[in-house]
Amino acid sequence: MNAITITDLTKKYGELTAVDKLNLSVEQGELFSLLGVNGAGKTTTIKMLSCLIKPTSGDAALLGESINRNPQAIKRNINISPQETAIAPNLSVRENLELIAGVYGQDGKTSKRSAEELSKRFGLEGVFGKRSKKLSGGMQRRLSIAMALISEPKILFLDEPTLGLDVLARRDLWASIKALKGKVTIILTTHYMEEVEALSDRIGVMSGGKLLSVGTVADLLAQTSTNKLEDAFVALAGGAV
Ligand SMILES: Nc1ncnc2c1ncn2[C@@H]1O[C@H](COP(=O)(O)OP(=O)(O)OP(=O)(O)O)[C@@H](O)[C@H]1O
Repeated sequence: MNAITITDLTKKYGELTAVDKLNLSVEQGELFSLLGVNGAGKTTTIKMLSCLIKPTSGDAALLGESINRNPQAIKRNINISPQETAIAPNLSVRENLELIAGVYGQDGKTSKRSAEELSKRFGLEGVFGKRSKKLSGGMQRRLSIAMALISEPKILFLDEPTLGLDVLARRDLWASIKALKGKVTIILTTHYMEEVEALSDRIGVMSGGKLLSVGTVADLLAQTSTNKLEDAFVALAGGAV
């Protein structure tokens, strides 16, 4: 069954068409990466799918519910780790996790257990009592994803999860994301080709609000007659194919 079915999804800001008649299906448990240059429409797509903004036209069904007709039902099944992390800087790791657990209706005891369990899964036990603003960028990103998982979403949106991280922190985070594969449907945006290759089942290349191509890494290489994903991306996004 498809986790996400997108039909002619469009977002206009005045004269600008940020997302232009997007059509796409994503299977349950799939990790789908959206690749595109700055301004291609990736974040706008994620914001519409996670019901943060309304489409101008078109629709998407997430686990069978329409983003136009039933955003409340969708919000129970999804979560997002946004580009600008959702962490409260003056709260500790534990307090951030427990706060979010409380927002999702968990009682004190369950919140405590969720916070401990997620901090273990994301290697945050060593900084559990530390104020979040004092964490490294990599640790903050991990906390942001751990917070997004508190509600046990079936679909998770990761908007540039490793932006600005060093190579080691990025690889650590990849391991955490890989551990979610197959269990949670993930839509990820990134500018890092290596990240796409390491994590994705399939990739969509966006430019000017349009989805230019969808497939596995091998599909995109074959389509562009290239042998590196970066070359395939340049060929697609640059309009050579
Ligand atoms: N609230 C807004 N009002 C007006 N224009 C907007 C708004 N949000 C986004 N845009 C425009 O829509 C287009 C798509 O932006 P979007 O943020 O979706 O791109 P992106 O692919 O996520 O880029 P990046 O890789 O830089 O994050 C851009 O031209 C952007 O300037």
